[in-house]
Formats: sequence, C-alpha cells, structure tokens
Amino acid sequence: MIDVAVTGAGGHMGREVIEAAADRDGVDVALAVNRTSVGPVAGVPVEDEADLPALLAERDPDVLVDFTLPDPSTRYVEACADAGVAAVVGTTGFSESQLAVLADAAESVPVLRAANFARGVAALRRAVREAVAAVPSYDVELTETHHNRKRDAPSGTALTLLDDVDEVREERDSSPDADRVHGREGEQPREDGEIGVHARRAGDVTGEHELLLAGNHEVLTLTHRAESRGVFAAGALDAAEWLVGRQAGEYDFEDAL
Ligand SMILES: NC(=O)C1=CN([C@@H]2O[C@H](COP(=O)(O)OP(=O)(O)OC[C@H]3O[C@@H](n4cnc5c(N)ncnc54)[C@H](OP(=O)(O)O)[C@@H]3O)[C@@H](O)[C@H]2O)C=CC1
Ligand SMILES: O=C(O)C1=N[C@H](C(=O)O)C[C@H](O)C1
Repeated sequence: MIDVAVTGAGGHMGREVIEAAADRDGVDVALAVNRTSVGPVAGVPVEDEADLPALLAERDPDVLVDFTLPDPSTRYVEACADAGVAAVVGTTGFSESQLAVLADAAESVPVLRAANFARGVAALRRAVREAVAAVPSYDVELTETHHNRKRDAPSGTALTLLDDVDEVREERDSSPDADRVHGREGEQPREDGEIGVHARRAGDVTGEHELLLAGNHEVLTLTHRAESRGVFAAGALDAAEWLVGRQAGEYDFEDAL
C-alpha cells in the first residue's frame, strides 16, 4: 500500500487522480490540498495548500502527485524535497528557471515529471522517433488541440514531441527550437527543416496531438486523442507506484513503463 498526497485537489486533474486512487487497490490518498476551499473529493477532505509543508511532515505520505500550475508546482516539489517525499509532476508550462528548481529538488528525492501520462502518448513518442528516422527529409508539422481553459501553448506534450523530433534529427545541441515556426501569417514560405507548430483551443477537447510528415508525394500522420482525463490519472498513479522507493533523481514516464 502506498500513501499519496494530491495537490490541486479541486482542479480537473486533481479530482481525477483522487477518484482513480479510490478505485485502485494498493493506493490510499493520505492528504489532498487545494488553493481555494472545496468540499471532499471522493470522500477525501481537501485541506489548505498553504499548510502543505506541515501536513507532509505530519502525514508522511510516500509520494505526492501534482497537476497544478508551474509556480505552485515548484513550491510543492521543494516542500517534498524538505520532507523526503517523492514527487510525480504532471503540470506543464515550466520555465527554464522553474525546471532548475525541480532539478535541485531531485538531488534529495525522486521526481518524475511527464507532460503526458497517457500510455498511448508514450507509444506515440516511440512511433514519432521511428518515423522521423525513417523519412528524415520529410517536412514535419505538429498540431495540438485542447479545451478552451488551457493556459500554456504549445502543450507540454507538443514540446516533448518536438524534442523527440530534434533528438532524432540531432539538432538539439546547436539551437534546440530555432527550427520551430508557431503558426504562419502573411508572406512566410516554408523553409527547409522548419517545423510548423499549431495550437488550437476550443470547447472541452481533452487533448489531441498530431504529427504530420510529408514528402515524396505521400503524407504520414501519427495521432493521439485522449478521450478522458482518466487515462492521465491512471498513468500518474502507475508512475507514483513505480517511483516509491527509487533513488533521488529525475525520472520520466518512459522510465516507469
Ligand atoms: N501530464 C499530464 O498527463 C497532464 C497534464 N496536465 C496539466 O496539469 C495541469 C492542471 O490541469 P487541470 O487540472 O486541467 O487544470 P485546472 O485549472 O482544472 O486545475 C488547476 C489546479 O491548480 C490550482 N491552482 C491554480 N493556481 C494556483 C496557485 N496560484 N496556487 C496554488 N494552486 C493553484 C487550482 O486551484 P483552485 O481550485 O484554487 O483554482 C486547481 O486545483 C496543467 O498544467 C495541465 O497542462 C493536464 C492533463 C494531463
Ligand atoms: O491541459 C491539459 O488538459 C493537458 N495538458 C497536457 C499537455 O500540456 O500536454 C497533457 C494533455 O494533453 C492535457
């Protein structure tokens, strides 16, 4: 049995995680916090996030699962490092300096961060790397679609897929994202090697990512569509179960699969 702490417990993903944990053997939610006051979620009382450091010391959970925003997320992971609690981070949109804070925390505790906890996206990443390696000269365009509440663009998953493309094309070292063109407008002919990146926001779309490769009179598209947030919550809990007992360090969802 592992004891999990959930931050952002009143948010869409925090609620999904608590509900998924309630249905899963071997996982108990020992602590749930939120910024604003909300009632119990799946019978778990939700406490004030300002008290997180004291609550971590008192309840001593094995692992914290966070889906919030970059600012609170970095604070929560720092609190985990102080309390000796592992952290699974699903939040996206971190700046380089916030990522450095997470890396510091990972010197004390295991920290697993992933922009997407859907197993299908893990498979998509492998397929993308393979496809780009097979047709390296083809044009690449990436389109992601999300609900109209989403704050960060492009999505964390889109950025991960772009890094995967760059890794195969071995362009990371020189200038990681110089090849990315975000939308196009006016006179803007496509340049060799550029990757068009398109972020759509509409309605309540859970999350879709499509990588298009085209050249030589053919088009290949690789698409993932999440049909429920439950897939992300299930993956995050799989990651949490895997992470407990690991050495301090930074991990990715692929490590846990
Ligand atoms: N890795 C993955 O698989 C997935 C990642 N995500 C990512 O998870 C994150 C959350 O998504 P989602 O649940 O849809 O978002 P919601 O807007 O539904 O929830 C956000 C949560 O963060 C809290 N929050 C917002 N601002 C602050 C603050 N300043 N201090 C403390 N807490 C704050 C909110 O609290 P309050 O209720 O008080 O506003 C709420 O609990 C996003 O970064 C998203 O991209 C989403 C799905 C899957
Ligand atoms: O904000 C969301 O909802 C999602 N965010 C993640 C991202 O930024 O990639 C993952 C998923 O697509 C849903």
